[in-house]
Amino acid sequence: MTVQDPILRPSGRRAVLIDGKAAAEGLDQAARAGALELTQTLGRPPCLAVVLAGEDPASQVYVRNKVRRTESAGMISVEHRLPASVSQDELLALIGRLNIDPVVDGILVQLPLPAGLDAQTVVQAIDPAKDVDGLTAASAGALVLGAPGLRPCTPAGCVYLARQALGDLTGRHVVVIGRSILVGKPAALLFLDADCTVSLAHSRTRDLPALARQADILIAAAGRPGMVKADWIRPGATVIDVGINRVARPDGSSALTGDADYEAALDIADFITPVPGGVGPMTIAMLLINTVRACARRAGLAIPASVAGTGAG
Ligand SMILES: Nc1nc2c(c(=O)[nH]1)N[C@@H](CN(C=O)c1ccc(C(=O)N[C@@H](CCC(=O)O)C(=O)O)cc1)CN2
Repeated sequence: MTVQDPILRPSGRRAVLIDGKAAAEGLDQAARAGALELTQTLGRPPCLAVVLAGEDPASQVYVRNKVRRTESAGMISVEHRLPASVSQDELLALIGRLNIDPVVDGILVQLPLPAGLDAQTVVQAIDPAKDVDGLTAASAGALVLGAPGLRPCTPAGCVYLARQALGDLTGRHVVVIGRSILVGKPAALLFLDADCTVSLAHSRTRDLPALARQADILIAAAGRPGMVKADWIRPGATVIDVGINRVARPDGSSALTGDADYEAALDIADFITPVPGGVGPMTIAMLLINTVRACARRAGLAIPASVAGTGAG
């Protein structure tokens, strides 16, 4: 169970924190069991190649965590660090080599890429069978069609956490705020796949607060700290906060904050994901699950039972 103890409010109503860190640990264990099964069958562990171009500090932390968690799940992680000055052709050549390397099951290019590199072109060069980020046109097409495929990690994590809190999602009204390729668009499709009624909203949506107030499940993924105010949230709603914004404190230090006004939301929502410790850790957990899935599919094997029910497509 990864829904934390309830916080009691003066009103007596309770906001419950959805513990993404605990959920991610559970998924890491599922990936570990799946990786072990595949290692025994194939005689080699699943392998993830991670490509990092440039020196963006946050990306370096994420990549380090991806490598660490991949290895502690019993898989091989191959890291390719390139200077910010790498050319698009060099990057495409590396992806070409990884595409044909028989022991590489998953390829991930850490985003954002340094200025001058076109992320779309680079990501679309990845073999869809190895697209553990679920970002190629083939993966997006499979998601639209409801066909089997590798699903984007952060949105898959959002659906997983919503199910943890609410169980069956059928018929729930989900309002997704944000239309990025990484989160908003695929999240809308994944919730649709879970039989939800979905509204995909963005900065140009007319009367966004009124639409947000209709949500049973509100996905805040606009990348704007504190954008979702208390009066955007329907009492009893579930708020899944995808924002990871580093904001400066008056004393010169910095803090991570989400897209929702968290303190105010605690008094209104029934369930909420904290930042940090909510959706963020799920991104890497779903990456591990996708790597196990990609390895099994490439080998023509059944998806290991431990990861089959994780809702990642
Ligand atoms: N190729 C990709 N690039 C990026 C993705 C992605 O899914 N694929 N997502 C983000 C970054 N990201 C993974 O790459 C990521 C973001 C946040 C976390 C996380 O665990 N966050 C923690 C807080 C961490 C901190 O202190 O900074 C949390 O929210 O608790 C993991 C992975 C953009 N790029």
